[in-house]
Formats: sequence, C-alpha cells, structure tokens
Amino acid sequence: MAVYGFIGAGNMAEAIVRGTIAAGTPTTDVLLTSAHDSASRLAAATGARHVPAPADLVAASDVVVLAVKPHVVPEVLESLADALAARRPLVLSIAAGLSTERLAQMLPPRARVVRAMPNMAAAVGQSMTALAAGATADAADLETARALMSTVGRTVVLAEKDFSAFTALAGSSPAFVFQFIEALARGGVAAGIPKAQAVQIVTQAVLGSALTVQAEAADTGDAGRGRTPADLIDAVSSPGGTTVAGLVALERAGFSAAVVDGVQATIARDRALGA
Ligand SMILES: NC(=O)C1=CN([C@@H]2O[C@H](COP(=O)(O)OP(=O)(O)OC[C@H]3O[C@@H](n4cnc5c(N)ncnc54)[C@H](O)[C@@H]3O)[C@@H](O)[C@H]2O)C=CC1
Ligand SMILES: O=C(O)[C@@H]1CCC=N1
Repeated sequence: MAVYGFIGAGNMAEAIVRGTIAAGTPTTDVLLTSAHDSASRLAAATGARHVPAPADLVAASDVVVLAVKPHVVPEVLESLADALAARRPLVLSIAAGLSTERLAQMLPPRARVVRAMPNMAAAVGQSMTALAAGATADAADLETARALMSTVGRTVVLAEKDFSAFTALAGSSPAFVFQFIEALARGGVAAGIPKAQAVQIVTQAVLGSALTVQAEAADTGDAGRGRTPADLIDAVSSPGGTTVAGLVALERAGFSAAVVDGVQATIARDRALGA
C-alpha cells in the first residue's frame, strides 16, 4: 500500500485524508505537512502523522499530494527540488489552473505527475473529480491517483484540454448551486417561510432532483427510463400549470444565459490562472 504525503492541510486535504483513512489506509501511511498549524491539527484529529519538514515528508512518501493554493505551488516545488529528485514519488496535484505541463516544468526531469480536480463535496464523499496523467506518468500512476480520489467520490479521466471546462462544471459549480439554493430559499422567505425551514425544503428538493437525473441516466430499474434533464422539465411542467409559469419567468430574467455566462467566466479565469 502506498504512503501518501500531503503538502497543505486545508479544506481539500482534510477531505481526502479523511476519505482515504475511512477507506482503510492506515493512519501511519498518511503524512501531513503545512506552512501553519493546520497539519498538526489535522494529524491530531485524524491520527495521521505530522511531519514538520516538507523534505522529510517527500523522502517518506510514494505519493506526494500537492494541496496548497496554486500561487504557492512554484515556491513549494522549488524548495523541494532535491528531495523530489532523490525520492521520485508520484506527484498528485489538486491545484486549480496548473496543467501537468506547467507542473513538469517546476519539477525534476522525468517526474511523474497526475493532476486532479476534485470539488468541495469531497468532504461528504460526493466529489466529482477529474484526473489527467502527465506525459511521464503511466497507467499505474493514474490508477494510484484514481484509487485515492475515489475515496471521496466519483472520478473521471479527462483530456487535459477540458480541465478548465470541468472546473466550471464540477470544481466551482458547488458555489453556483449554493447560490441557487440561497436564492430559492429567499423566494420562500419572501413568501413567509422561515429561512432555516426554507433552506431545508430547498435542499431536499435539489438533492431529489439531482438523484432523479442520476437515476434516469443510469437507465436501470423502474426509475431508469433514460430521460434527459430537458425531458424531466417537460414531465414537471403541466400545460398551463405552475411550473411552466415559473420557468417562463426565470428564462425571461435570463436564467440559462446567466448560468452559461458563469461557466464561461470560470473557464476564462482558470485559463488566466494557468497562463
Ligand atoms: N476549495 C475547493 O473547493 C477546491 C480547491 N481545489 C484546489 O485545492 C488546493 C487547496 O485548496 P484548499 O484546501 O481549499 O486551500 P486551504 O487554504 O484550505 O489550504 C491550503 C493549505 O496550504 C497550506 N500552505 C500554505 N502555504 C504553504 C507552504 N508554503 N507550504 C506548505 N503548506 C502551505 C496551508 O497551511 C493550508 O493547510 C488549491 O490549489 C485549490 O485550487 C481544487 C478543487 C476544489
Ligand atoms: O476557486 C478556486 O480556486 C477553486 C478551484 C475549484 C474550486 N475552487
């Protein structure tokens, strides 16, 4: 079994650390380092091992998980160049916007890199994570990364040219969905429902809708009739009914166009970060 060394122990690292330990990785095989006290706190909370010196962590790791903010990655990799060259671990980066090619330029020659883009639902085991192998990583490296990331949700191997779009559709989109939940609940508050109750109601409605789309797509059993989201909209919308009235008002206000604009702005920002 691989030893995982996490550089950075913030939100995403915590989710993956907890996921892999819950999936059976011994806590002694999970090493943590960070710039501040987050690694020691996460180690205390999970039983993972805090390794204060990043070079010591690299020296002991089969997989080094880069879980720091993208702008910190260059200085971290520069300071660890010797340790990485000596140990030659698989480097798994979850940093937004940094391609495997960019990462390879910051790493020792022939370093093996896999890039992953999870999302914050990793904290509840429901991430949608994209994976792409760098030029020198092999199928076993990709499988190692997939196995780790599948402890926090579903995974898909994706062409790297599609990572910016994936970041919009899955990496950042939880924030868009939270915004939708907040707005829908506010509509309920405006109609007299207390906020906490409105959020509870909307959350179950959103969860149920997502599960319906998933069940239809699975095309198995009674629920799986292969209907698309557009088919499901039609199924909810009785002629002359409430839903179509609401949908027409939403579209008049530019709902779909606003979402597509949001996706395009996210893609542009992701590309700028990686430039
Ligand atoms: N938050 C999210 O929803 C998602 C984040 N990501 C990516 O995950 C990465 C981590 O994001 P978060 O966990 O949200 O960040 P965070 O701010 O919660 O954690 C960052 C961690 O890096 C540590 N750190 C900072 N400078 C360091 C240094 N020089 N050496 C070692 N450790 C250092 C901090 O102490 C902290 O533990 C980012 O690159 C982000 O792009 C990817 C997908 C989703
Ligand atoms: O906004 C960010 O930088 C990260 C990338 C995906 C989700 N959050």
